[in-house]
Amino acid sequence: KGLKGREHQRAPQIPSQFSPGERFAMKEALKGAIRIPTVSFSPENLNVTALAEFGEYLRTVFPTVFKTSFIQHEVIGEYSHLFTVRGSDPSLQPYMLMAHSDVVPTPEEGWEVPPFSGLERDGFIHGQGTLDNKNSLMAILQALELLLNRNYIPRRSFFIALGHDEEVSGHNGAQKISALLQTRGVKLAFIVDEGNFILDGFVSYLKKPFAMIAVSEKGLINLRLQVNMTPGHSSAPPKETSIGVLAAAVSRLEQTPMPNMFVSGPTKMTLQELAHEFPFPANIILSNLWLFGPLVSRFMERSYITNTLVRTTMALTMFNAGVKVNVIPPVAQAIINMRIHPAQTVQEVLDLVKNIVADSRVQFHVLNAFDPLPVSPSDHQALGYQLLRQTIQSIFPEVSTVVPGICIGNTDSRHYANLTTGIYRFNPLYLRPQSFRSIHGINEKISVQAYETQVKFIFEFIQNADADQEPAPHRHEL
Ligand SMILES: CCCCCCCC/C=C\CCCCCCCC(=O)N[C@@H](CCCCN)C(=O)O
Ligand SMILES: [Zn+2]
Ligand SMILES: [Zn+2]
Repeated sequence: KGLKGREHQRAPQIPSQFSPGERFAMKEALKGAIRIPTVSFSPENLNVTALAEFGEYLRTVFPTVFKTSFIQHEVIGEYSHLFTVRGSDPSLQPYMLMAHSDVVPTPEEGWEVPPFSGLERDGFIHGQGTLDNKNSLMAILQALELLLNRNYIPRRSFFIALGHDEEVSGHNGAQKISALLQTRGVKLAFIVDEGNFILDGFVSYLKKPFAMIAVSEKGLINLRLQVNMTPGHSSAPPKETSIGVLAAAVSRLEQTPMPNMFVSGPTKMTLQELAHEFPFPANIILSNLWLFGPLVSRFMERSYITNTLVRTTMALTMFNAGVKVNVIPPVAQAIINMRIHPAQTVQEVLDLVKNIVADSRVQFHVLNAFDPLPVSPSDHQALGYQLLRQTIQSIFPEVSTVVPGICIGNTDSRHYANLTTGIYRFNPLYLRPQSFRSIHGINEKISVQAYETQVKFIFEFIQNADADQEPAPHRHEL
């Protein structure tokens, strides 16, 4: 359904104000979720006991969600959850909110507090999953629970899809939910999943935080390189071993970055829309990328984080070889994890890798791969993007700029590309470089205030999505 005039703009009917008792209950609910160790080790090895316990836990903390007559709850792939919230106006196309319940394994050592303690200290809730991604999962259900307790009935239908194996592929969770919705003929107006944040301190010269909504997501190749050689006695070694040949090959790859794709990717759009936030002369340079594109693309390469936005990256993540100290190794294997820039494809990257290695003794085996996700619209007609922008402006009035960008990691939302062209990856939270490093690292934590704000954001977002027209005009149009 098309968007209508701005004069029909509807503000949220129910104010996002919560009582002290509700605020206490919401943080306690998140702590309880963190305490359940829903770790995904591999697609075959998930902590299923914890996942089952997590499902039961959701029922106890969000009783209204589970007993409301216009909400259907289904368990998919044994541990994922799909909620269908039926709105009062079937003419409005439904949307979907997403999150996941599993977390990556983490060492016990190095943490300020144990990773599954859910302890509150100095205004922060600590633990694995506080940013990735139990915060979103709990905040979505919490916001819905609070709305229902205020007798809210949505106009626009929506789905809540909560995967249980995002960290290891999403094949049993998101992929099955997507297949089920497809059999039901569902088409979605848009999806909101985890992904980018309100970024603070990632770009030098940029003193103010800005919100970056990911409109695309990098592709992936997990590539195994292997060299086989005849084993033998190490006292009479050949000139080269499988280890030496493979080490030289991966070293060539590390020394030869993939091409800089800045001029053809969505990051150009990100910087153009961000230009006015920069001081002189960077603002002029970024407003004239037709001229300064090559200069800016070189500048982006200088930090390892901004470098991810301009090219396909390669990380050598595993290396195995050798059987005994005095045996010439028969096999050497390395695994390279590649994140494909939206302007390239799996095939193009594989061809480049083979050309760089240029050694017929090295065999290549693609373990898994997919192309980058298409770029979702971010124009004035893009309902999902504009609703996010509108809600950001309401909840974070100090954030004056919202820009489209790319997500450097992968999300479960990629499994739903058959249901919508509008996939937006955004967490309504501030992220600083230090907290970025805690995701999949150690000492992950969220402030109680940030979590409350996330609940508030979703509480307003759900109401904003009931509008059938274009959200408020951008306050900072160029
Ligand atoms: C000019 C702007 C500078 C911006 C700098 C970008 C900062 C990046 C901010 C946030 C990125 C966080 C990415 C979070 C999503 C990652 C989700 C994730 O870890 N997914 C896994 C999935 C694994 C699936 C199994 N194959 C992954 O990608 O490894
Ligand atoms: Zn995640
Ligand atoms: Zn993750």
